[in-house]
Amino acid sequence: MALLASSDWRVAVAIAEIGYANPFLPERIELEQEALGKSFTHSQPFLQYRPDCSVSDMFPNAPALRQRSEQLLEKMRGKLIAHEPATERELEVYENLAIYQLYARYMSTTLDLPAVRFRNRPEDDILNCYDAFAGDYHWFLELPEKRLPSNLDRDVIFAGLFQVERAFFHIFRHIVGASMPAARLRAAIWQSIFTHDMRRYLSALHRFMGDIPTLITGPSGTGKELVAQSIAYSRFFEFDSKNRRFVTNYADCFVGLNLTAISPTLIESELFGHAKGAFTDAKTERRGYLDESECPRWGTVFLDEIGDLDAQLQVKLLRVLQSREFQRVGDSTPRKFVGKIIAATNRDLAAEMEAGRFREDFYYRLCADRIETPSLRVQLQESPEDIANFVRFIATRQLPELPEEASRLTDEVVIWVSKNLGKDYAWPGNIRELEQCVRSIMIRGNYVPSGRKTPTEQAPVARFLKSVEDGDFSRDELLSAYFSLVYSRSGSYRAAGRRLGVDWRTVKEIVDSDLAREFAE
Ligand SMILES: Nc1ncnc2c1ncn2[C@@H]1O[C@H](COP(=O)(O)OP(=O)(O)OP(=O)(O)O)[C@@H](O)[C@H]1O
Repeated sequence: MALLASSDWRVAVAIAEIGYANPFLPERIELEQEALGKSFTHSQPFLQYRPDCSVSDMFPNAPALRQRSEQLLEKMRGKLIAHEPATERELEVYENLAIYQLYARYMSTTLDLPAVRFRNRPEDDILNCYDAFAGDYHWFLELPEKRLPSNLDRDVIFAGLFQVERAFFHIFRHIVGASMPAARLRAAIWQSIFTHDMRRYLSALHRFMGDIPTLITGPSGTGKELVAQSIAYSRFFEFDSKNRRFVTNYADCFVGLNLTAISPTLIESELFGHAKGAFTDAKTERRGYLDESECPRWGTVFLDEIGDLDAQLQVKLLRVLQSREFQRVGDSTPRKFVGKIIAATNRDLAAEMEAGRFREDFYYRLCADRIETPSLRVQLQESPEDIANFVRFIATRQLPELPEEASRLTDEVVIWVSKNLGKDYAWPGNIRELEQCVRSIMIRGNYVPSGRKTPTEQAPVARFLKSVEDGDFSRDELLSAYFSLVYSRSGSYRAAGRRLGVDWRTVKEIVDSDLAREFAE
């Protein structure tokens, strides 16, 4: 006899999958639909943060899934306790359902995580939920005379649940965008943290993920540093259940270094440290960012602009990636780097390797886990209305205490951009440029892209075309501007008359000679 009837079993399998699925891919929503059938509420094709929506609008199916998983779990547990026989697959689904249920019970739904959740102080109520959690763990996962397939350790699950919560917060709240490239970026970050197999991650891999560097590539201003922070802040931190603390305060585990902002000699001593007297200014010894005291096991060093790194330093860093060893400048003692490296560049590394500026062996040590950030243009091509989402996100961050002002600013910017830059504007500076645009419109009511002229300074032909597009001309103005344009291109009233199919005297009468001169320049 099976533990569940076939209709319940299908639901249990789907919910068990949800617990381990990548939450940012459309498959996750499909699983929710499969689990809830007719009671499923349609909202978005994939999960995305919408500052204008409530939590319950963004996750409309969460309460029903939690309730359903609880019912199924209790049903299965009752039979297992009564020693009814169960297959390995049934035990696996039961275990996964239990983990889903724990997650649903203990994950914060406020989406305001860092403020309340991660001060990491034993007196914070939030960590005291460990006792309740331990009670639930015992109830669901420590069954008398039954060993569950992956038999995950209680503290690992607790730490894992908090890690999922942190990762979800950092990806969901910070990486905005309703296009498929934005969804794929969120999913790729999730995978970089948890791999594609969450079960294997929780049972074994979480201890080793720091050994694998991550390489983030993409155009400037597309969020490479943001992605690096999301990964670093979402790493697995062990939970010390005796002292009710995580091993670290998560805000202390990220160090970013822009390699183009420091000279090669300084980079070396910043990264590796130096001995006293190693060079003229080395009055005392100094620990580098790779030192264990600066970057412990759960820490991350972010190397921005890795494509610009000097060849000698590439060799030294390659050694760190290969053997985790380094030496301070002026000191031969071998030291160990124990944290994680994330590197980023906006250069085309294939071209850099071809030109001999970037070492192949260094590249291949970096590229196993690679994430590409999409340009704003690519995102807007697929989802033009996303400009409003990005602007709303930026305006809300700019005016956090003033939601109505932020909303007004959003409308103002969206209208301004559509009128003055148009939907084909390429946003060469990507989201960073859009941020400048929002601020500039807030301050000056206007934004001038670098290398571009303001609308009033635009080339006369572009201004003419824009006015046509906006429908700004009266009939006579349009006629005069168009006659002036044709006259400026034809060189004489007679030639313009032939082109326009009117007498040359009519052309002369209608042409605005100042405008014709501007068109001719
Ligand atoms: N997908 C995104 N969602 C929300 N904000 C974003 C996104 N991408 C970038 N930003 C914002 O744009 C700004 C620039 O991002 P960031 O510095 O991470 O870009 P970058 O790719 O590292 O740039 P560079 O190559 O110049 O170092 C930041 O303020 C960041 O918060």
